[in-house]
Amino acid sequence: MASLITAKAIMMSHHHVLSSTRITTLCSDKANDNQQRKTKLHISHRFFSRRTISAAVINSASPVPKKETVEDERRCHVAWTSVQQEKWEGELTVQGKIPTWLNGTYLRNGPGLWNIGDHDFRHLFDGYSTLVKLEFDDGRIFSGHRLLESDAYQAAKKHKKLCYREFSETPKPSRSNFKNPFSGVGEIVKLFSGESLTDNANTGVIRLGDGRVMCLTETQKVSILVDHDPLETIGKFKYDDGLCDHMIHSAHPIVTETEMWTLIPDLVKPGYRVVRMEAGSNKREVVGRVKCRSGSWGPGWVHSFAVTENYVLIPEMPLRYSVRNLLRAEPTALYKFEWCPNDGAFVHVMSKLTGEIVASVEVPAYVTFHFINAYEEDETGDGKATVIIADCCEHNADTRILDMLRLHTLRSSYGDDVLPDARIGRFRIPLDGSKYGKLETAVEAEKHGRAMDMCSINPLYLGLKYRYVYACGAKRPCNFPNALTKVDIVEKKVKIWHEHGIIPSEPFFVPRPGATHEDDGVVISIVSEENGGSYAILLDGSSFEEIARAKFPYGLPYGLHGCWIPKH
Ligand SMILES: CC(=O)/C=C/C=C(C)/C=C/C1=C(C)CCCC1(C)C
Ligand SMILES: CC(/C=C/C=O)=C\C=C\C=O
Ligand SMILES: [Fe+2]
Repeated sequence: MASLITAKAIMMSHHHVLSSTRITTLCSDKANDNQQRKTKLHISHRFFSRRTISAAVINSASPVPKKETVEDERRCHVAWTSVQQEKWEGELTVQGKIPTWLNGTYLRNGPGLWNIGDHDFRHLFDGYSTLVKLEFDDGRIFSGHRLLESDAYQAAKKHKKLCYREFSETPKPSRSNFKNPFSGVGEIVKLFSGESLTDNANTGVIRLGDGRVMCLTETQKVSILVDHDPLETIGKFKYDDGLCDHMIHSAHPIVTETEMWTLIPDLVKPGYRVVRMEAGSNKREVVGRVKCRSGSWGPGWVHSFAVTENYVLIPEMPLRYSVRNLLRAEPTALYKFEWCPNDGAFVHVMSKLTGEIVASVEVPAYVTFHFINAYEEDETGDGKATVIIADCCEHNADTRILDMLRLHTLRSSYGDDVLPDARIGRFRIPLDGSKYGKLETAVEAEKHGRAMDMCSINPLYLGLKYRYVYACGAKRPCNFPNALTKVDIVEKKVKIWHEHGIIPSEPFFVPRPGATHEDDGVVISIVSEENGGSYAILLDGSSFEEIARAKFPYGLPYGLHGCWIPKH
């Protein structure tokens, strides 16, 4: 028996890609062309649990049925509900007017499938990568989503169980290994060789200077190349440099038209390699190495970092990788990490040119996933940088945010005001050999609802003095950022865009070609709605007012980061 949802409103065809709306059932390997041509979504029982199937009905853009029980009242928001089909493509009906200069594709990555059979994943970051695209073409939007064909996802489909280590999930040992006293050693080897690690590249998607589009996460054994038109997995991106012996890298490389910078933490001799890759190459070169200053066993977690024109900033957070926690089958509240505030918090600054460390300062304890931007400032006016300013989405040195992203918490606390406070944390790092740096609040956090994450800036201001931050903020009460914000960090003013019951993903800024103002452009976000629907929203980068929206014929879950692929 299969549940059916009618995909409404999407009958128009994409002139060069589609002859009709294309829908493919998740894991329905027998789905034939005939089935694909029907504008209906078949939900297969072979892979999805019954719970998911009932959620599928909620996922359609129909009103939520009458609430009867407490559990119903706390109905799972579509933001935390797995996608119901492996792929879909079609044209969206646009309300409002898309600027004629906006031609290209916004591609968003994120975990969108959180169960295999009857097994529900634990954490937001565990889900299988799901790409969503919005192709802007002369005022029209052609859209779609698709599960990324990583080895981890393909193995899960085939064996109907978890086969690789995800962020918080570890595959169960096989029966034969259960009683084997040496199996623990085998597991350690498989972990450190990367064999058991996931390649589920569910975090970021970047467009390299040479045009290749790559999905990635924090495990670096492999990243995955994708095409956006049609949306599909092309194959593996393998680095050609031997640096993959190290299990992990930052999930957010910094990419320009000519190069890519990233950090590779060293779990054995705590420190970080700073590496650079030329556009067109698969070979990263080590520019320099920095040793951790704290006495802890593991390096600080680096989800992201920052660059200025001449320097790379390497954060050393007190939230550190823990080899002990890495080896545990069941995660702690801090997952693979541990909190070591007594060992100090640091920021290191490396010259891009020489790889030398030009500053290494102790700073107040901090917790951040995302750096916003950094720049050099000449405070004496003699033409030489004296200080580096670096901004990040800072969670008030409170590690609870990591466990708040547990799916059960996100699903069950909807409507409760339980989101821990966050702010724009501004580091001041003197370049005169001082021992200490400062960390202050850039803009009063109350102005953006004490939530701050999933940020973007005008990419033309990367590493330069800048003024505007776009990010997710909050209209309290909430258990997750539920508003889009534009923060003017110079005037310390905040604009908020919010509608009741929404969970928007990262507001992504696209500059208008030829613009002379930093905020001249549009902001794109994909919004999951309380009634189970979802839509793409376009805000004016300057006024922060809505200029257009386009509804999807079904609900999309929350997603993480995106990139812009211009049309040539
Ligand atoms: C989605 C996101 O923001 C972060 C994802 C992080 C992942 C998938 C991390 C995975 C890891 C393992 C599978 C084992 C080694 C440690 C660690 C990098 C945390
Ligand atoms: C979604 C998120 C934090 C939200 C907190 O308010 C962090 C995501 C990190 C990974 O990319
Ligand atoms: Fe991230």
